[in-house]
Amino acid sequence: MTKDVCSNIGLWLLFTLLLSNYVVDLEASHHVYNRLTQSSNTKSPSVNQPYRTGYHFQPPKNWMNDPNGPMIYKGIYHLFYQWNPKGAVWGNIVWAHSTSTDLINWNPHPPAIFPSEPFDINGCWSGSATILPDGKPVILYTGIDPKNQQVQNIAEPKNLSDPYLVEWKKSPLNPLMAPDAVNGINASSFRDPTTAWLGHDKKWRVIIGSKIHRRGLAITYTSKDFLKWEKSPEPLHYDDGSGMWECPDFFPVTRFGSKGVETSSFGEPNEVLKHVLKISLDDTKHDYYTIGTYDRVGDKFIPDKGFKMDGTAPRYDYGKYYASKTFYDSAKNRRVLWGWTNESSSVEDDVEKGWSGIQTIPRKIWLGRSGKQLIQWPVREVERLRTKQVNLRNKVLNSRSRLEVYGVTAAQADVEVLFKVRNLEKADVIEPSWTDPQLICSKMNVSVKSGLGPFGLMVLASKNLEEYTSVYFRIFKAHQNSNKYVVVMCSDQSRSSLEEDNDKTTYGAFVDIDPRQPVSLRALIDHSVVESFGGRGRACITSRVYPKLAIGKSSHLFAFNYGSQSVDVLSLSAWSMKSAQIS
Ligand SMILES: OC[C@H]1O[C@@](CO)(OC[C@@]2(O[C@H]3O[C@H](CO)[C@@H](O)[C@H](O)[C@H]3O)O[C@H](CO)[C@@H](O)[C@@H]2O)[C@@H](O)[C@@H]1O
Repeated sequence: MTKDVCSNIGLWLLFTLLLSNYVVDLEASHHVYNRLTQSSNTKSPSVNQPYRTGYHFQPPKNWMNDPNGPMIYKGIYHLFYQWNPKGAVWGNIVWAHSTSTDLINWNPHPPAIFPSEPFDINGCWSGSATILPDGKPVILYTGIDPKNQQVQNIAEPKNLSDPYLVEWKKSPLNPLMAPDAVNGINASSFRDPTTAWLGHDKKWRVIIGSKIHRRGLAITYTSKDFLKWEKSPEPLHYDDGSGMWECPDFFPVTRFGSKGVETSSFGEPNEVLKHVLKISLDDTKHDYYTIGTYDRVGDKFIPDKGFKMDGTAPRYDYGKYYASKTFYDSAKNRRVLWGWTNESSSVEDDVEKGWSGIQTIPRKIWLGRSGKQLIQWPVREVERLRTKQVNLRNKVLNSRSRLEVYGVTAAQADVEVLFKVRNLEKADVIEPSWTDPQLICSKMNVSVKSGLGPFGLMVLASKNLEEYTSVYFRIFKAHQNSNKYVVVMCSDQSRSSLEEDNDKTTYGAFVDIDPRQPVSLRALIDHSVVESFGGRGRACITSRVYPKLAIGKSSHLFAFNYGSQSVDVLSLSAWSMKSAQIS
């Protein structure tokens, strides 16, 4: 925490005292929630649930979407999330709540925030937590009022000595920010406040996602006391044409190194900071980020050259991944990213299985050495679930060959592999028009042989390969006679299940690596989710699959090479993964 932040503690103690005199006691409202859940006709998950995850976070039942207000308080990690207490489809949204000491094993608590007052009676939508300078957490969230207008509210813990922060109370001053005729805010597109940060003038800032016509924007509000908020005349940033910006996130990263930076920090002396703006584009349902500079005086975000905050910006994840949110983990001095992955199955199947939505494994996130891209890696704590390990070293994968990895629970595994590509001169030249990696991957599916590739992993595969999900690379020359290469990573779900109804879209990403060096791939496999990390976290692809045959013990794992040239597996380590304690 910076000196600037610390100097405000006195002010905050005073403010906290004032605020605590003005809170709505919600104890009485818990019965409303109980009634809501008891009247539900939700189908409880049956024992036969092959697609429930073993170590990815998911609630015991029902619909889940965005991660909300992740934070650490008194050594306990908190995850709130958008949850429907009444069923496996979106609706009746409350803030469900779980806590953890390691970001992997979770204990559930009653929903922390649920509709109870006019300012949120039609829904408690996404928002973020801010740790105030005195250490007290507060939550800003979007409430849906009786006119279905989106407004911003504050909630604070009822008992600060409870590290689990089980009960929350809402301010009677709510809503703190609301659309009106003067501010001209679009009342149906004004949601998802970020973690707030302290500015150069000791005022708090927060941004809220919005749109006006086709202009997507991040509206800035400022406040001296966190209660009275004033809309800034100009947004932090905007883009004409990208549509609604949902779930914005705005945070500093250090230019060199992987340590995290607290959201209000101005950096250490001589430390260079950059800022990241992330938006979740409602139109495409993908999360995009831009690296740039934060002009603190003008309250403007200026993207670095080559970046534009729209659907052309880089993505956190090139598969299914949305409404993500980071928090600064003061215990481990890192920034941690949470993201929601929805189902690829039909709504009928979701209702049948009684649940929908998972959270990906939390990822440490930092700025890469180039300064041009973010790197993500599953938090180290997930490695504590690794049990039986299988290692392969220096194996040659000849053209059109496969290598089965025996001895691990292939349906619930963590795999890390290092490939070394031979004969780079045999790479095909990429077509100049091939600028969309997803298109390259779907046009050239896993059965299409090219100069170099496809090579990678086949996961959640049935014995005779009636079903498999392939995660693989192809390497192209950037131009004829060039020694520059383009590496494409694909996740092909087209053969993942004999079931016809699932969305089996193939995903693709460019990986900014030099293939003269070993090419790395890590896959977190967990029954119906495959989280893949190429080039040590330079490209991430998450997919959802629902095999009919390749389930449980009938699931297999292979390394493969279907390209025209041999590829070496320098090393492959695979671990069976224990289940996490989640519900
Ligand atoms: O739960 C509300 C929060 O979720 C967000 C971002 O995910 O907005 C979602 C949104 O609804 C659409 O997305 C749902 C899943 O996220 C989907 O199932 C639903 O059918 C969609 O309409 O919520 C509102 C109301 O529907 C819509 O405007 C959004 O796109 C986030 O922005 C909300 O705070």
